[in-house]
Amino acid sequence: MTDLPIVRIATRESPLAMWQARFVAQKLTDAGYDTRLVPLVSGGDVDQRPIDGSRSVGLFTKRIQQALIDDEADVAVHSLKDLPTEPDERFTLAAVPTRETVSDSLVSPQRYDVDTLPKASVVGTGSRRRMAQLKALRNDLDIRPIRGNVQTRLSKLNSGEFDAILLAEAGIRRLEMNDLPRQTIELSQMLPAPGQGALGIEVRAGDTATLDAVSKLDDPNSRLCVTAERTILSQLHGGCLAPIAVLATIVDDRVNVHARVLSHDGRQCLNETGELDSPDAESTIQLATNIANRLIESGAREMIEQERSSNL
Ligand SMILES: NCc1[nH]cc(CCC(=O)O)c1CC(=O)O
Repeated sequence: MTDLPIVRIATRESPLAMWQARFVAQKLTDAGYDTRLVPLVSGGDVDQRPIDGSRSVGLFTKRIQQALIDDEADVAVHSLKDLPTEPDERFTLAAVPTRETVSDSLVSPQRYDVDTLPKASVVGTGSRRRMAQLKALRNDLDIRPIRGNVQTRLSKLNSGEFDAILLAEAGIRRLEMNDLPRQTIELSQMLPAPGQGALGIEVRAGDTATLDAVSKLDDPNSRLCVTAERTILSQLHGGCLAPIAVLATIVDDRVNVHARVLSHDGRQCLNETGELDSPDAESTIQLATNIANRLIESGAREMIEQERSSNL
């Protein structure tokens, strides 16, 4: 028997989501809490149709949040890049744990990198951001949509349907697929999605007991970086599907932010950067806002709107 209540952790059933939930459970166990996993099926995992704008927002995260509202669970574990930026007063982002690597990887049996992929190779990605950046680098490639969780995508690669696929390196590492033949793509060639490689852990607003437990998992630098990235995404009215790439990093108490907006064919590409010493939440949000405003002045919102209405 224990005086502390059991912390119930909601998760999707995909292997990556289960890994993330177990990771949080282990950290809470280390801190002396009893935990229980509450696995849930979400629309995003079952639906194999190509993602379009109308069904996309919160596809992966809403079902898990619902479990908090229904008091089936106390903690929602999300991949932060899948969590919509619109604030929701019913929840508190209690922790952003130390971020995994932010890079994307090109997965192929031949370990091709972006430059050695044979001409006209068929490359699978479900992300407009990856598609647009790859097109900008290699206009000859045949980039096609691919859906499903990491395992499903790899089976489509192995069956020969694709010559290569793009995946977040963070997911590959979490799933301990260290032998997967791949090349990490240079960040100068491909910037990640806002929040890529980071987890976001939500609790019910006002649930101070769970907040106390989960906030121990927060890494202030990781939180600051994803705050900058998500601020830019939110101010561009991007949503999770827009071809927007942002990376914030902190080195020696200096934050560096690089944001990129592309057309889907990669022909138009806007870049803005900024840096700041001794960043705190307020000054970092201001820096991100300035970068977003410069992108907007260069026509970013019109580009994003055009991409939203275009069929790929
Ligand atoms: N959209 C699915 C998703 N959400 C988070 C990750 C990877 C892990 C991460 O970025 O935190 C993935 C798979 C992928 O993009 O390859």
